[in-house]
Amino acid sequence: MKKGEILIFGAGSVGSYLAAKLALSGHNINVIGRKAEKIGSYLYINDEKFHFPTTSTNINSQIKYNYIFLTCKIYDLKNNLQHLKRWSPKSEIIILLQNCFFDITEFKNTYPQELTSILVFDGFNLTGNRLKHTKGAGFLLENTKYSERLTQLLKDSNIETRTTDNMLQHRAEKTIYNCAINIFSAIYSKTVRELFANSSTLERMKNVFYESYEVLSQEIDIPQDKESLWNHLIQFAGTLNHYASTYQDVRENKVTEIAFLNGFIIDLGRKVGVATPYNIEAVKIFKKKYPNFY
Ligand SMILES: NC(=O)C1=CN([C@@H]2O[C@H](COP(=O)(O)OP(=O)(O)OC[C@H]3O[C@@H](n4cnc5c(N)ncnc54)[C@H](OP(=O)(O)O)[C@@H]3O)[C@@H](O)[C@H]2O)C=CC1
Ligand SMILES: CC(C)(CO)C(=O)C(=O)O
Repeated sequence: MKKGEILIFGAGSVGSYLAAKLALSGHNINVIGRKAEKIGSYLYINDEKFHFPTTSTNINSQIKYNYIFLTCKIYDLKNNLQHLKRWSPKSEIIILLQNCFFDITEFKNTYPQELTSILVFDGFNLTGNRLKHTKGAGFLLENTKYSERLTQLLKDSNIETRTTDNMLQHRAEKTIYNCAINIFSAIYSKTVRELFANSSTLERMKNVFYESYEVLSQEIDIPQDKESLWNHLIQFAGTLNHYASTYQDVRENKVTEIAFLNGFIIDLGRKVGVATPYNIEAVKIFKKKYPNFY
């Protein structure tokens, strides 16, 4: 494949993985990210040593990027897109990797660059220059005119992907998964596997899961019923030895995405007339334990 210019913008746990892997196939990789800045020349992914590309603090507006991976948290997304619009208007494709339920057509109408998105079903946890990668259900790409190129780009770096014609539906399902997992990983300081192995946390997760399903299915057509979707979650995440990104955030004294997950479900529930007592209770416990990180 022709070597390209790639920017990983907002690099932390997920972004540093992409940066190190994409660098393997000889592309020019630029990295911007406060966590990535601390990595240095080598990143160890599950103890395997990878060269880590140089990081910078600003976008180089002289470069025409072929791909920009925007790997920041959802709450930084708008600002970072504005920044890209100002400093890198010539870039070809911007790829959004955020969790949470949002419709990227909102951004598509506002930003001049082509946007697409990828959903991440693996777990990543960066500490210093060590990254723990826990395999789940991999990377899911939106099927667009770019997906073939993107699939090849990632495949050349040994990252296997799948594609979907219905990203919004999968985004809704992933939001339901994250509502059931992330908040409890932070509340109980447990890995996903530990949450599933404990009957009382399992019950709480299932209640939040079903409730979030009831709310989101008012907005989006979700073909699977909630029982099958729950079984699917158990299949891909039941044994994940991974602290959810939300737990990683509270450990680092950082704001989490809970307002865009369970908080979003509570607000949408009000709008569509579906009660959300389990999400409300979970958020209450979360806020009590972490008053500054909602
Ligand atoms: N980690 C995981 O296992 C998974 C994460 N995801 C999703 O992927 C997305 C990214 O998650 P994750 O990698 O964990 O997040 P991280 O917080 O680890 O990484 C994002 C990094 O971007 C930095 N950043 C944001 N904007 C800028 C900027 N303008 N300039 C410099 N640095 C910037 C942040 O800085 P600072 O640290 O100061 O905030 C942070 O270091 C989230 O939406 C998450 O839900 C999805 C699946 C799995
Ligand atoms: C739980 C997990 C790994 C599911 O992919 C996730 O999305 C996260 O940690 O935020």
